[in-house]
Amino acid sequence: MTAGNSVRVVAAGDHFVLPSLIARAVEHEVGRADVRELRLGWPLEPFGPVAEVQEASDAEDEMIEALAGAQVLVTQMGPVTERVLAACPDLKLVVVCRGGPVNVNLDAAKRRDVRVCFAPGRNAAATAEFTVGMMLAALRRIPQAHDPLVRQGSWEGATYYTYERSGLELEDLPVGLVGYGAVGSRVARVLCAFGARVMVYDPYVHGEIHGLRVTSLDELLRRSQVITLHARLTPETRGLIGARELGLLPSGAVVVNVARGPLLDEGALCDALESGQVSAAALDTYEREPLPAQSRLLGLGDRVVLTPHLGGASRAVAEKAARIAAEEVGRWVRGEPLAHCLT
Ligand SMILES: NC(=O)C1=CN([C@@H]2O[C@H](COP(=O)(O)OP(=O)(O)OC[C@H]3O[C@@H](n4cnc5c(N)ncnc54)[C@H](O)[C@@H]3O)[C@@H](O)[C@H]2O)C=CC1
Ligand SMILES: O=C(O)C(=O)COP(=O)(O)O
Repeated sequence: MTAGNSVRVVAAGDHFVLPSLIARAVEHEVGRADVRELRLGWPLEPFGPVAEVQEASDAEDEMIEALAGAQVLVTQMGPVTERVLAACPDLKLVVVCRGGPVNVNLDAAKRRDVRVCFAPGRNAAATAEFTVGMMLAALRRIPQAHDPLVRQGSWEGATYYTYERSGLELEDLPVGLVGYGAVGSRVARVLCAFGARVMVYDPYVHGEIHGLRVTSLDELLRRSQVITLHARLTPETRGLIGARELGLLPSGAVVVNVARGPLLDEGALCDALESGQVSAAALDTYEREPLPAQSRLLGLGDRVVLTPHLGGASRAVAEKAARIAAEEVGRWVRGEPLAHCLT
């Protein structure tokens, strides 16, 4: 941008990222910023890709109107489609406050020389902590004990927690991590603190990592009493864990998925839960979201702990996202190399 001018920024928060937080972070970072806060007033599928945004939608119209004259857009889910980019020739930088700029048409942005950045890792701590919570919930049957036993004035804990039902502790337990990125590496750190025997499979991570055992997927599956998935969903990882893979686990293993539903063949998981090959599953993400009412998972009683895709949602995430995005805007304003730019 031209030195001396004030940069015009639209801070478009929605769902989870607050426009006021973005605006404050950008003003703090840049100083000479004219920030317009925009609370997007339309519901979008929470983590849906841009393909799910209807062309010529109200959302696009709202974006186009708000972006008039702006050079920078900071957004979480606002659709930055071909039409929006064509209608906003002043726009030079788009920063998406999430793990990937899935709501931006990257090809269209490249053609117009618009830089597109994102905010990796903003929810890694939240997701890692939630994962360990889900693991403990499944291993120790915490949700099952909560309501029926105490809230209803009953004290059947002694009979509920028989030897067979009392569950496993993490200390000394072999736990396999599939994926060792921002979330997986944090989960590993916490599990090590519990004394779990942590193994890792990640084809893009080589050599010894932090003293952890790195294995092939099959070896990890054969040895793990618990597996937890932390790969990104790509064509390569879709269906990574199916019937064959679940069959390699020791009988009665536990499966945790706080990553993406389609990493796991849900039908095969239900079969494995029904047969006892898998004794429990803790899931935050599903093949289809929201989970359909006829999902087999809902018929599996207390063998499953199910949460509605909220592993990455903590209060701190909105602030971290705003800060990471604002730092990127600051680099752009100062003409420095951008940290997480895809165009
Ligand atoms: N439930 C929730 O609310 C949230 C879910 N997530 C999901 O958690 C997962 C992990 O996120 P991050 O750690 O931020 O991603 P990341 O990109 O930092 O790490 C992903 C890791 O997966 C590895 N990987 C790639 N192909 C693989 C394969 N074939 N097998 C095993 N590993 C493979 C990569 O090398 C990388 O180390 C993603 O699926 C993400 O979408 C992230 C945040 C919140
Ligand atoms: O990954 C999730 O599930 C989230 O909570 C947010 O996703 P994102 O990293 O913003 O694409």
